[in-house]
Amino acid sequence: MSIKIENLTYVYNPGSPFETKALDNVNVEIKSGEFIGLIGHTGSGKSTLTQHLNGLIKPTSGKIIISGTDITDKSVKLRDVRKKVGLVFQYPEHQLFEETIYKDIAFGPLNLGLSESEVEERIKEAMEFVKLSFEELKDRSPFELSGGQRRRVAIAGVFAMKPEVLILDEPTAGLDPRTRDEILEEIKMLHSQYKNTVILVSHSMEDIAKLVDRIIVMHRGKIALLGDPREVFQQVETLESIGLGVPQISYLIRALKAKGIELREDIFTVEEAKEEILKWIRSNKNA
Ligand SMILES: Nc1ncnc2c1ncn2[C@@H]1O[C@H](COP(=O)(O)OP(=O)(O)OP(=O)(O)O)[C@@H](O)[C@H]1O
Repeated sequence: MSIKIENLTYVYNPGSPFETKALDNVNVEIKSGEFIGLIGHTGSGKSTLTQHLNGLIKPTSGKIIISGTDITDKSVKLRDVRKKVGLVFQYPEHQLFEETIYKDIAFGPLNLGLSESEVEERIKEAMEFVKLSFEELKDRSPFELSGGQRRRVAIAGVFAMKPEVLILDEPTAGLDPRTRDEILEEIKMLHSQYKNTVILVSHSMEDIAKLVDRIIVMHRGKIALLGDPREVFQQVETLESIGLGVPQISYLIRALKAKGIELREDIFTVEEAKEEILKWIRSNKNA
């Protein structure tokens, strides 16, 4: 599903002393099947933007057109929007409430009106995606699990709805590095398999650099940068001026350049850097 955001502005508490313009005339188009990384400092407007996409927040002004339908239009039923646009909130495990993992994951698919057997299939598939054993865990309480496993149950609940647009707001916040990498990999696999449109909100450039087609950088309610990761990471000055670092590897490439070692500047993974450095060593040995 494609998403077109037109002149989107949102003001919290308008007219009060606490008035905050969280989004300021945002315009962006996301193609169907794109994997987008949404990045920005705390308070830059990321959550406010994503919450507009499933109708949780109504714009102060502007439009959100999903697959040709303006979801801000009064005639559009939000129930229908939420069937297609799945949102994984920050710390989603805080919203687990059923007594078993099965029931928790079943909640969304049951609301879609699927039969019991279809729901069970969806649960099995979603649990497989997030690497939780269906047989071992289905009847256990989510509260007996570790923090990382609870996060996986919460994510599986949204995966099980097979949303055409999947939005994940900081899905790896507060997790250990290994669980973080695994969950990001699972999201990537889901996207490769279903070709759904994915928007992944993150504070971390490193986390999203390897995964996404394009990055949107937000700053003070506006889009500060938009492009593929290579384009965005080359804007080191702009990123630093808004308080966001580039991946550590970009700094290494710059430091090597200062020492006369010229490598491609659009490298942002350790693997690519290793390859380029080895190439440079080989060509300089032969020189
Ligand atoms: N419920 C609210 N009431 C009033 N102001 C709010 C509310 N939620 C967010 N804001 C303000 O709106 C602005 C954007 O906040 P938002 O939560 O969208 O940013 P964010 O980029 O998602 O931040 P974080 O990375 O910390 O989640 C901030 O100035 C924030 O203080």
